[in-house]
Amino acid sequence: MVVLAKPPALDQISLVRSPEPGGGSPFLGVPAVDLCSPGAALAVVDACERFGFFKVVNHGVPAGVADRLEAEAVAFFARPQAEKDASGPADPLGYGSKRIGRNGDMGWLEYLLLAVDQGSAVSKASPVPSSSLRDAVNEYVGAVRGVAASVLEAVAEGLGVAPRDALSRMVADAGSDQVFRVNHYPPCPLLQRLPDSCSVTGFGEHTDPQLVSVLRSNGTAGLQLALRDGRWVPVPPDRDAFVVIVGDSLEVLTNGRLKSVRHRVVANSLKPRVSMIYFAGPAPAQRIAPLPELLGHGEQGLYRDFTWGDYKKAAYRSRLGDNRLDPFRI
Ligand SMILES: C=C1C[C@]23C[C@@]1(O)CC[C@H]2[C@@]12CC[C@H](O)[C@@](C)(C(=O)O1)[C@H]2[C@@H]3C(=O)O
Ligand SMILES: O=C(O)CCC(=O)C(=O)O
Ligand SMILES: [Fe+2]
Repeated sequence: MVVLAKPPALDQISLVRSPEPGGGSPFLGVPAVDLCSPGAALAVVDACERFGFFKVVNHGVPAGVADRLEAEAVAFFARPQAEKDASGPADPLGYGSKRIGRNGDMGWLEYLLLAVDQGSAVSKASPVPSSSLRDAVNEYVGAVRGVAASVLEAVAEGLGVAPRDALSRMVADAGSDQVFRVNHYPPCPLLQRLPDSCSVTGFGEHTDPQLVSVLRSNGTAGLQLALRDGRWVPVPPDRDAFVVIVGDSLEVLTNGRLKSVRHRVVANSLKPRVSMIYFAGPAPAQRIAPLPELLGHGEQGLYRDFTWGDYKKAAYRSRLGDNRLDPFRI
């Protein structure tokens, strides 16, 4: 009999059981949108309605900008543990290892979570380990927030909401709550001793609370998204594209026409995964309520009135996998 001795670090990290060996075959149907192409607005809305995610191709962000940040992040995560701990523990900002949030969620990863200010620079409140990493994050976020703004403009246009910046300005407004995260999932050798139908949780399943998230990863697989029928599918990694994920706030602003999408990351046995995610959130006082254009005559919104500040507070009291919108539904 083979006894699997689990290293203590894994004790509290749940295993994901996939019905298909290896977690299913890569999903080849990820919609790809060139935001500059004619018809982009309708393509974005179609993808968000059908899947809650899509990838942006031909985005114009120079590869060097992402590569430089990735190299800085890899160098930081390779530093001695004590040096990394000096930028933590994440509460919620800063360096975190295995613990996600404040309520007991664990994953096979380490990360840096940083707040971004109006000038798209890392805010003073965020502990950044080095000035070269800070510069690389600032350059990257400056570029990627433009992608998020174009996506939100495409959503407004595709849904017939005027003005075109009705959504994007929520993120551009003074005091908006933009967050940046870089995740490092080290290889997890234990996986080689687990049955094929098991994976180790890198980042547990959840929806993102903001309007949209813009994700870029290195060439290592691991991201999975839940299709509308509940099936989990692996998203093939693509260093040259951004994956856009619809968040809870956009679901509410569109009165449920676009729905946030559950996603998770599973650990890889051999290769490290590095992902960089920009979360486009509004100012704390921003009312999150269905846009009037999206309500038919006399139609009621599906959610009770709340502000981003209310929602964020509730999110930080929740567990990762909770359905955070449920308490806000009428
Ligand atoms: C368990 C948690 C971590 C999280 C805050 C929360 O209480 C629930 C939402 C989580 C999430 C998911 C998307 C982003 O990665 C994140 C930064 C966010 O805004 O909401 C994380 C939060 C976190 O890691 O602190
Ligand atoms: O690391 C990834 O690929 C996704 C992480 C994620 O979903 C998150 O940080 O909210
Ligand atoms: Fe996420």
